[in-house]
Amino acid sequence: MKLFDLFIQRAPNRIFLSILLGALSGISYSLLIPLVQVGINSSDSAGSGADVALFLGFEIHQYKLALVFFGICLFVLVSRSISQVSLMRVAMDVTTDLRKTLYEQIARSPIADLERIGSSKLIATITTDVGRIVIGARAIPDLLISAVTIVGMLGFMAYLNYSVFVVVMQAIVFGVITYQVPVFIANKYFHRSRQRIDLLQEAIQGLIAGAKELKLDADKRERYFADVLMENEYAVLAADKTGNTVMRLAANYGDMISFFVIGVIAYVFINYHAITPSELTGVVMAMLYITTPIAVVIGTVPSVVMAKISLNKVNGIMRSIPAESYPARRGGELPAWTELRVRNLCYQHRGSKDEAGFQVGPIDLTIRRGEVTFIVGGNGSGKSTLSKLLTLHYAAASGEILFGDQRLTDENFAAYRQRICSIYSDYYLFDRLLCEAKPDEAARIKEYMALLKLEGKLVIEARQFSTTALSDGQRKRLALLAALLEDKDLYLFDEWAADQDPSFKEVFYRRIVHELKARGKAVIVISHDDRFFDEADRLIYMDQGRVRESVDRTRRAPVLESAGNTLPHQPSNHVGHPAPAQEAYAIVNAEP
Ligand SMILES: Nc1ncnc2c1ncn2[C@@H]1O[C@H](COP(=O)(O)OP(=O)(O)OP(=O)(O)O)[C@@H](O)[C@H]1O
Repeated sequence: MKLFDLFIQRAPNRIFLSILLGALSGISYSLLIPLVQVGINSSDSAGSGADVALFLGFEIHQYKLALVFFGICLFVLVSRSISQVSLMRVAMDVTTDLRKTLYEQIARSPIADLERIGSSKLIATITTDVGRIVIGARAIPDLLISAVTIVGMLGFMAYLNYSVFVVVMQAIVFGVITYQVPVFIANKYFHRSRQRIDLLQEAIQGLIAGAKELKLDADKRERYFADVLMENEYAVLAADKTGNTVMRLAANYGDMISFFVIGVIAYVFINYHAITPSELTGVVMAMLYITTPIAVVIGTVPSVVMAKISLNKVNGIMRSIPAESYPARRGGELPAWTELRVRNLCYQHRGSKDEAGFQVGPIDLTIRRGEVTFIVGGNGSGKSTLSKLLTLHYAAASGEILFGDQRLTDENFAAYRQRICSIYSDYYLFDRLLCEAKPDEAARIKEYMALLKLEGKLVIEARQFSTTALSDGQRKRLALLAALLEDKDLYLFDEWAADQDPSFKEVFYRRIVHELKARGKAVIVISHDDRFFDEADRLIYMDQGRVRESVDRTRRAPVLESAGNTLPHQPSNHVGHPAPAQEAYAIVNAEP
């Protein structure tokens, strides 16, 4: 993706028109000085009274020329404005487009890649880079208009006196070449500053997310400020200061080149070449005239340089998060499934430089609808990793997943994923219901609000939560409410009950889980609550990324295909089953 391509792709016709008008305005702009010169020269040579007209009581000499002059002024005003406004508006559209592309890319990127990159880099790209790209790209029309003006004026000089033109060109070539040196140096510093912005963003997140820890300990806070936050802040500042200083000096140097040339022509050149006073005046006027376009060209270089750096960053991010290979949208209807079978499933986390990543698998297991499966095991045994494979968040390196008889493929991936609902321990609570609305939703909300004791804490109006500023337990109950309103085939809860008080643990394990089971859902619960292991139909013990033991504790319950509304509490039909759970868990759960 190139800087200007972004614009051309967005609105080719408008861009073409803007460039055309910009170029015409530049050409017209460069005609003004020759016109003034012609006017001055002809009023010198013509006798008084020639070509005079009255306008609003004012005498206008050379009125035809004056008419052309003011006509061109008007044309420059209009064409320049249309060119700039149109490009500015396209630039705004491009900003939104670019952000949208990034949002879509993030939404389409595999969870493992998002976990690897982290939110800081992504936020820095969306907030910093997109803005810089657009500022840089927006400078392009001015650059164009100024460049055309400079070319026009050089043409005028060539017409006036070719020798002067050669001197000016030599000066410009020298200026352009020498100007590249500071640009190169500044580029390096801007690049360095941009690298640090990612770390700074991460440090700012730490400042906000870790505010509680930092507030309690002044030494800790100061250390964090000095060693992390301000270290990055000052690094960005230092690099930006140097980059901008070099650029500023270069800009001043560039500005003065015109005057050096004027000086050389006025004091040196005239001693060696024949040039008439009117030619000299014309050349000096032209040189003075192009100081502004030169300043514009030089002034826009830093923003174009920054935009290029940012564009590289965006391209890098885009390349590093490849989109998932399967279509994002669900396909047609899927055959109903009763069993989710996993065969030889393997997954490996990305490791560090020195160590291989944690491996889960090979794993074989079966999850059934109308059954409750508990995945248990010690910390770091691979429960969450396995569950993310089951909820199709991680793509397995090998092995297969079958929904009923249908193998999971790229074609049906999105459709099966659509049938899954999960609440992970790092869940995000949206401020509204985003699931498809059902006719009985209001009644079910009322019922769940009462069951989860959320009444009086918030109201849900027009599917929007009046607040999400709740206790941790309440927030998780609200997330559960939103999940229960959905109608999915598979529900996964990763330590959902960990921060619930005993009464809500009871509600969750003994009621909600069974209610989902009675609705024919496959329910997977990751849990350390060994007190409730006897609620499981199937217990899967994880240890070091492998299923150490799988205990089937059920008479097969019939799968209820039609998902009814909230069913009355189904008392656990496993109570009283012999439960080897506690002892086995105690062994498995012992951290090494
Ligand atoms: N995003 C990740 N990138 C790299 N390695 C990871 C990642 N997530 C987890 N791991 C590694 O995988 C191992 C298993 O982690 P996982 O979260 O699956 O364990 P768990 O059984 O759910 O643990 P806990 O009970 O503490 O939640 C860990 O030892 C960790 O080092």
